[in-house]
Amino acid sequence: MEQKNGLVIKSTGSRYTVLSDNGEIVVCQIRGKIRLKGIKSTNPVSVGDRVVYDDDGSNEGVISKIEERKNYIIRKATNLSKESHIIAANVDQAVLIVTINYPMTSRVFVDRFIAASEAYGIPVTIIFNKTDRYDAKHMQILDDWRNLYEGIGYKTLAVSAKKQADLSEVEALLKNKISVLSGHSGVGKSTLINRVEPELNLKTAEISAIHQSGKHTTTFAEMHALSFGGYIIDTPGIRGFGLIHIEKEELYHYFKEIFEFAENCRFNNCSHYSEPGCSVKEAVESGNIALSRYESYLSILLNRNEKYR
Ligand SMILES: Nc1nc2c(ncn2[C@@H]2O[C@H](COP(=O)(O)OP(=O)(O)OP(=O)(O)O)[C@@H](O)[C@H]2O)c(=O)[nH]1
Ligand SMILES: [Zn+2]
Repeated sequence: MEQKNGLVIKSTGSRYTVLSDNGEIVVCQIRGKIRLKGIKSTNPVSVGDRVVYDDDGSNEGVISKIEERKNYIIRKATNLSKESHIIAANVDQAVLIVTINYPMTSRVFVDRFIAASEAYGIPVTIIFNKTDRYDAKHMQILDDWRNLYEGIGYKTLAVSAKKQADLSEVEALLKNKISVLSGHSGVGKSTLINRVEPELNLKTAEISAIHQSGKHTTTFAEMHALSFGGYIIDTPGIRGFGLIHIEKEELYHYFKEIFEFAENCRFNNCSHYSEPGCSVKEAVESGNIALSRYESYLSILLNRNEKYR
């Protein structure tokens, strides 16, 4: 019996496909209890986990240890599903595909996604797609959005997955990283992946089919290896980070620029909503915090946008 280290690249609920550090693909099971401390979920192991497994030379390995995670995306228990579920672990970056039009991505959706990524401790990049379809007015909005998010400290790209000949900046972004890809339906996620990695074509369709059937949504997850290095995770439940629950008292921590101004607030437990003399509200009035970001903050704080998922 040999102990080996590897990366979980696929999970079907009871079986885990592990890529060992010396390049072997082994299907593994779990025996016994090997949960990480403090995390309760239906699945002890998820894609992105680094694991130790016992290899006795047969076709099947047995996972005996999960390494500490640097972060993980979890779907918290709801009325429908009683237990939490870990969707992905050790994610290097979240890439949000946004379109100014065809379809229009709402700002609250963008800001909610960013806040969720901040809560998970995952860096975000925004890719604006379909620039080939934008008129002058859309281009102006694109400029405004890019300036806003770059100003706060987020990397942005603007591309046309369909018309742009050279998409090497997207490739460079994804190279050697574990990325989750998100965005509204129809913004061009599949188109963009297929452009930088044509090999994935079939698999992307497969995932979509499972996504649509809604059948295996709770258990199936897969990371797609990129030929130039790195992985893409595109699984049901991750596309909009829709179901993340953020404690309302902590929400302002995840709006970076709001958090900065909140430090000067007179009140320790200020919600930055109705308190008089709140330094966040003053920063919004003086234009130091963008109104749209503040509106998103309030919208999430006051539960106005449960529809935006
Ligand atoms: N004009 C234009 N059309 C694009 C571009 N990127 C994608 N499309 C089109 O937009 C439509 C949706 O693209 P998809 O790649 O299927 O979008 P998706 O985000 O994967 O959608 P879901 O699978 O529903 O989540 C398709 O008709 C694409 O051809 C682009 O850069 N420009
Ligand atoms: Zn305040």
